[in-house]
Amino acid sequence: MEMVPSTMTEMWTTMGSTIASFMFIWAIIRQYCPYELRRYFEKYTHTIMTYFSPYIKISIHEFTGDRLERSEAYVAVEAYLSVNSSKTAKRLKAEMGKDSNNLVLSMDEYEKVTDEFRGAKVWWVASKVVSATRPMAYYPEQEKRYYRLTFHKRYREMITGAYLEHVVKEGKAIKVRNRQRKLYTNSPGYKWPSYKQTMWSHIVFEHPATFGTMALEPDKKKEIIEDLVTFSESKEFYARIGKAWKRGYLLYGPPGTGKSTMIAAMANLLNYDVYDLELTAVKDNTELRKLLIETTSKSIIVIEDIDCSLDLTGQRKKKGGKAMADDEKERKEVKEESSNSGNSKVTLSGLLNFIDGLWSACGGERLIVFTTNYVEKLDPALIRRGRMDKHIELSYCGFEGFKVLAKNYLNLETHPLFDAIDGLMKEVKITPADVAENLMPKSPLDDAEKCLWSLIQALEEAKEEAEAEAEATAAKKVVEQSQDGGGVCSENCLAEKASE
Ligand SMILES: Nc1ncnc2c1ncn2[C@@H]1O[C@H](COP(=O)(O)OP(=O)(O)OP(=O)(O)O)[C@@H](O)[C@H]1O
Ligand SMILES: [Mg+2]
Repeated sequence: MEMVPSTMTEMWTTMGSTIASFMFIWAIIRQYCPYELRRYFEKYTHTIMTYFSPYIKISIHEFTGDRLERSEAYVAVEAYLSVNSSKTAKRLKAEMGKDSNNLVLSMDEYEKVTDEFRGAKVWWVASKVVSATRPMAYYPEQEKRYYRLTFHKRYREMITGAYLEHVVKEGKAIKVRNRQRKLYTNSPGYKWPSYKQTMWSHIVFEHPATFGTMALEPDKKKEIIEDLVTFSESKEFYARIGKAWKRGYLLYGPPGTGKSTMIAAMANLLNYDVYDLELTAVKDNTELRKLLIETTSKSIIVIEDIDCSLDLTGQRKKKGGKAMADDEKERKEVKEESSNSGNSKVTLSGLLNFIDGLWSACGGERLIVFTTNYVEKLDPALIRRGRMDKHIELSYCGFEGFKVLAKNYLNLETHPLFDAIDGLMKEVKITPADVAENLMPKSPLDDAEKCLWSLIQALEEAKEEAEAEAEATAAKKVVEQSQDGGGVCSENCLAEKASE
């Protein structure tokens, strides 16, 4: 019976001394062994430990191979964890986002957070290795950052499949939400230096317009929003039907009806960048193609006042039957013409290729928007469905539109003067831009009622003008009729007929 405790004691002593010896050897190795030997030892200890551990680890490194760009997977995980870890992690670091004005939070080094997915628990650790070798003595130590994901091996399939897919998808969506959007332009006569990679220059896009602030019939507004959202969520659909993921919008209507405002609202709704393409600044079709290739996904490519941009219809007619003239001939023609004048030599066929030819080859999620005041001037080929899939007419302001503007500008939902405005709006045409201008307080003392009276006055003036114009037109008609009939009418007789 005495044997047991003594055997136990011996066993513990032996184990204790083995561990102590192991620690001692390890300390000596750490102290005196060359780095290579140490790494070798560590590697094998690690292999043995991994063999017995039921956990699987996946590392996602910031830089892979010789690439100078951060790995896409690392960036997505970083974004995913920036949202998920900020709720649970105790040590966070705050950095100024590269593309934003805000501080971006992320897990601090060696911090560990837990995540759950379909009942499985996983652990993320932000870590780094410091490279032992330095290219030069005075170079700072190179740190290689990575995230390590740990999970139980029974979830292997789910974590390596669905979970990682979810992390990357979520992370990319967070990045898109947080990024600062840009407004790109191709400036006229801009000579980009050879070292500069892009033909577009950009500024931060910060237009405040939204569909909420747009004066538009509610049904029309709803239809446009649904169309845009459906487009942005239809990646799989476009892939399935074998169509490039793009959609064309033609916005037409008189000046001041909100075409440009709607483009900003579209960009804000979908979180897209805007490429404002100034066609008159594009040298030729080749340059147009280059510009297109440089646009990124999740963007709106805009050509404003397409009817004024180029004499597209004229150029097409000039070509006549040989509209499909080979490229070489076209380029020759263009060269000759460009030496005669400084104008853009983009042709209609170049623009059509821009819309659907090459376009299909450059990835997805792009909208192309044309605006015009004169839709009837455009060549039907340019705006046929398939190129410009949705034609949206923006017109004069209706009472519903006015109510939106009254809410935006004056914070009014109802007022006794609204009825008078409703009545006048049924009789005269006024653009949302004019309504907005009248509703804008002109001095700090202007109250809502004064602004509404200003609008009523403008509507009444417009009504009088319209009546005077109608009278003048009627009088002109009478003169024409009487001239056609051969009779000569006195001034009094004309006035009588016009009043009839
Ligand atoms: N539908 C609208 N809703 C809200 N504001 C509008 C609307 N239409 C015009 N506005 C106001 O009028 C101003 C001019 O509108 P916008 O530039 O969008 O007109 P446009 O149709 O593009 O005109 P143009 O044909 O001359 O380019 C905008 O700054 C905006 O404040
Ligand atoms: Mg405009």
